[in-house]
Amino acid sequence: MATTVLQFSDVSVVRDGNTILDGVDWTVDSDQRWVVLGPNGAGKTTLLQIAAAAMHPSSGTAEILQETMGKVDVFELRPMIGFASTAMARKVPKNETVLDVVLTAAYSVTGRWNEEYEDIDTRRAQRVLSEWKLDDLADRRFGSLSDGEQKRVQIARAVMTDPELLLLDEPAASLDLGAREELVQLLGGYASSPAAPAIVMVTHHVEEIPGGFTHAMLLADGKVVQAGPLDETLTGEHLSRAFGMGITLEERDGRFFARAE
Ligand SMILES: Nc1ncnc2c1ncn2[C@@H]1O[C@H](COP(=O)(O)OP(=O)(O)OP(=O)(O)O)[C@@H](O)[C@H]1O
Repeated sequence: MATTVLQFSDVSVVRDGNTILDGVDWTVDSDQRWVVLGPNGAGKTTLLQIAAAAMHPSSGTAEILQETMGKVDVFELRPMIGFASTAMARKVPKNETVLDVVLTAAYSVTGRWNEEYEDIDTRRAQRVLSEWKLDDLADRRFGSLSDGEQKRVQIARAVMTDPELLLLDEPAASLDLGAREELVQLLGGYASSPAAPAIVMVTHHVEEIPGGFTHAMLLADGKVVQAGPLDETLTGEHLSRAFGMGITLEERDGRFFARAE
């Protein structure tokens, strides 16, 4: 049975007098995979930061995995949340091997130090590497990988701990067409599995929405423009409102394509 993994009630974030998120109400269940879209500066990354228990709302309540932010030790919560972002990738030592980048997730650290790894962790890391088509790269240095390979390693690291909630901040940003399509396919396969956790993915492009995604939130100026099941939410009309320009949306074989009217 599905459980609620995120419950935001009237969440606002104010920084330096700027309202970055403004009265966001949002519920994410364990069997849902969400895409969050919106113009630059809409507040998407800030929304993910709260979902990751990395930031507190200025007002309102954020319940994450049924614990209320402000009333829970975030260090207990964070191991249950997988988070892949460019900011996380920057913390990974460039000379770390791919296997170690993924393996160290089991201990919530970046950079291998003196941890003793159990065989079971190593076996799981190898299985995760295989799922994300990285088995041939296990011994390569993270810094020597292509952008596309590095993105897959970030996601493999994020799923290594078998999280209850997976957060992806622009996983396909900066990828070439081939690498993007490979990632979208892998993500689609992962998202379609009933065993996958709840997923929230921030992206700038509807073309990057993988199959298996069920819900969408459109955010603009810190406010929810529209949110709900993907087929009802992702429409030309709603995208036009979120981006402040006429946008035509096409759907083909479960993938989306958008252009200005
Ligand atoms: N600590 C801060 N202090 C002041 N303003 C901030 C702070 N953090 C973010 N902002 C501002 O809040 C707004 C939302 O930022 P956020 O990164 O969440 O948006 P975004 O939708 O992810 O944007 P993008 O698509 O460009 O990545 C931006 O205008 C940003 O400059």
